[in-house]
This record gives sequence, C-alpha cells and structure tokens, in this order.
Amino acid sequence: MTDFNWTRDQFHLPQGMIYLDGNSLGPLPKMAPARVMEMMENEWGEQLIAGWNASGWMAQPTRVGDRIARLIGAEKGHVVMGDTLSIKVFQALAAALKLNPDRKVILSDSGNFPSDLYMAEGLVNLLGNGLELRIVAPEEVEDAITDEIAVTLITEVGYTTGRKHDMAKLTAKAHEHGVITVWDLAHSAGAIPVDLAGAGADFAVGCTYKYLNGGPGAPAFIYVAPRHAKTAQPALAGWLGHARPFAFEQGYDAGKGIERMRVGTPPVLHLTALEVALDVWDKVDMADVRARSIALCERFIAGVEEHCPQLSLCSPRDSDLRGSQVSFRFEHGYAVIQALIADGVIGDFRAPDVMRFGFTPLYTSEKDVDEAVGVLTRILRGALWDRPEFLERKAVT
Ligand SMILES: Cc1ncc(COP(=O)(O)O)c(C=O)c1O
Ligand SMILES: Nc1c(O)cccc1C(=O)C[C@H](N)C(=O)O
Repeated sequence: MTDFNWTRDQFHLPQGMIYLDGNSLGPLPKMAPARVMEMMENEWGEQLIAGWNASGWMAQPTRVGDRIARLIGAEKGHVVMGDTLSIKVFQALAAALKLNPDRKVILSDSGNFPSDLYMAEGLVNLLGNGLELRIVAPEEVEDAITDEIAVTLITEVGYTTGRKHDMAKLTAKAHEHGVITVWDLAHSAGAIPVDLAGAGADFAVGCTYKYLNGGPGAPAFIYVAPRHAKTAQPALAGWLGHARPFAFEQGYDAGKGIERMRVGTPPVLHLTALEVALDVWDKVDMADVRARSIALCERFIAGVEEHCPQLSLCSPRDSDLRGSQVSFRFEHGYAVIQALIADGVIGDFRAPDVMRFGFTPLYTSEKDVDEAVGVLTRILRGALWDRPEFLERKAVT
C-alpha cells in the first residue's frame, strides 16, 4: 500500500500554494538539490571525463529507462531516455512508418498535442511520396483504423480535456488491420496505470517533467516493443545509437535493441535529478495512485458543480474515460486562472476557454481540493477575475 503522507513529504511544496498543475510541471523532490550538487562536485568536479565510466553516466539513459519501464508496463531493456518528447515523437513515427512502407496514411486525432501533429506534418513534408496525415475527432479514431493506415499516432490522455483512449482496444484493432501504433504517454506516465506490453503497443514515447517530477526540461523516453527491437530503424541516427560509437566508423550501424534510439550525449545533470524523483516512484503502486486520483478528481468535480454553476465540465464524467486531470470551460477562463494563481491556487488555461486542473496523488490532498474549490467559488461569485491584471495575456500559459 502506498504511503501518500510519505510521498507528499518528499516534495518541496511552497507555503500557501495549492498546486494543481503537476500535469504540466511536477514539483521539486526535496532530495534533488543535494544529490545534483553532490553529482556536480564529486562526479563532474572530481572525475571529469572519467565520470562517463566511473559514475556510469554513459549507461544512465537505459538504467533510468528501466526504472520508468515498471511504471508504464514495459519490458525491461526496452525503454531509453533522451532528447525532448517532440524529438522522440518524430523518431518513433519515422521508425514506425519504415515498418509499414507500402501504406501512406498516418492517423491521429484533433485532441492530440500540437507538437505531435506538427512533427507528423514535418515528416510528411520531408518524406513526400504521397504520405498523408489524417486527423479525425478522438471518438472517431476506432472507426478510422482501416487497412489503409500505416501508423496511428495517438496521445493516450488528451491534454485539454483529459479524455482517455482505450489503448488495449485500439492497439488490438490496429493490429487486426496491419497498423503500427505509436502511443504518446505524456499525460499517462505517472498519472494512470499503463500496460504497454499487455496492450501489445509497438512504440511509445513520453516526457518526465509532468507527473514523474523530473524537473523543467527533463528528458523524454522512448519504448520499442521487443518484436521490433532488431528491425526498427532510428531515423535520427546519432553516434550514441551506433553499435560501436567509440570505433568512430564512417557508416551507421544501428546499436543493439533500444540502444539504437539514443541520439547524442545524455543530459546527465537532468537524468540525475530525475533519478531522485524515481526514488519516490520506486515506493509507489500505480493502482493506489489511480484509486486516489479518481477520488480527488471526483471530489473536485462535485465541489465545482455544486458551487460554480458558471463552469461546464469538459472532461469525461466517467472516470474510466479520464486521465488524472479535470477541465472546465468558461468564457473568461483565462482571467479566472490568473485570479486563482494570484490567490495561490495553481491551475492552467488552454485556449480557447479551457481551465485545466491536474490531480497528482503523490502530493495533493483532499484538503487541497476543498480549499481550491473554496477559492474558485469566491472568485466566481465576486467576479474577482474581472480586473486588468488578470485579463492581460502572458507569454506562457
Ligand atoms: C502530448 C504531448 N506531446 C508532446 C509534448 C511536447 O513535449 P516537449 O516540449 O518535451 O517536446 C507535450 C508537452 O509539451 C505533450 O503534452
Ligand atoms: N513543456 C512545457 C513547457 O516547456 C512550458 C510550458 C508548458 C509545457 C507543457 O508541458 C505543456 C503541456 N504539454 C500541456 O499539456 O499543455
């Protein structure tokens, strides 16, 4: 049984702040500064170049990948860290297309994060040759999987509404039709139980700065199913994905298994911070996280619907169909979110009118939920959001 009092105590949560934005950026693990400082002083500082071997920096991307594998139901040895999620989307998609060379359609949905769609669009333009990106509504994905599709590029939990696709069902249908699947787990990893191996997913990618609490800019991960490990071509063929990087050969020879999805030098400082966050995750059971996440989300929905009739729920009401966030639509949502932030309740806004709140059981309590509902109610009843400083748009929302 996960001890959520213990997990909460592992994070630095600023005084007076109720943080409901862990779906965008998770908080700082308390042990991270000391560990990163120790790494800098004792490893980087004292060992310099020897640190690649002596401190195991070179093996860090697969070592950390294995720790993440448990949280996403992946087989050991099939997840590697590196680059940003957008880059990993490109890499997975390119590799998946190569496995289905006679087909010309990438299928995605309009609920997907723009960067995924842009990456697919970029690849379509680059490869040409009649390749097409087809975007359907999220609820139409299942019917749109046909023998025509080469690859599905689906984000399991949508970033605006938190709507959750049925990974096992869609993957099974994809395989019936000879389609390769790429799953984006940005809003799934650490948010809901994921079973990549059980679902038979082909490729998966995700980030580590949201629910996994790796810090701003923490590296992404990529998963390649064991059955594709020897055949998947990385497309972004960097030297550290080569079978013999230190032979400095002129031609590319893809590395063994998941190693080939490495590109260049790993972000050691950031992987070190992420490892501290994973020390907390090592003591967490995803089934407990899911149960508590559902309870927190339902408590928030009930409170908001009782006290804030101006807002309309745009996340699925059925928790089976939802990730670990709750979104409401409101015409003046942007200003309301700014007023909430000014009052210490941190949510975020997604255009055109979505107010988004992430629920992260590792450090969010029932008391936080009730207090957030109270502040929101006060802001809406008094129209306290209707002030120039809350209406003015900021660069990052
Ligand atoms: C679903 C999804 N895909 C891709 C990205 C882009 O990730 P990154 O900025 O790390 O490349 C994000 C978030 O930014 C996301 O939520
Ligand atoms: N990655 C982000 C960033 O660098 C700045 C601000 C926000 C983000 C995000 O992660 C956005 C996020 N993917 C979303 O779901 O909206």
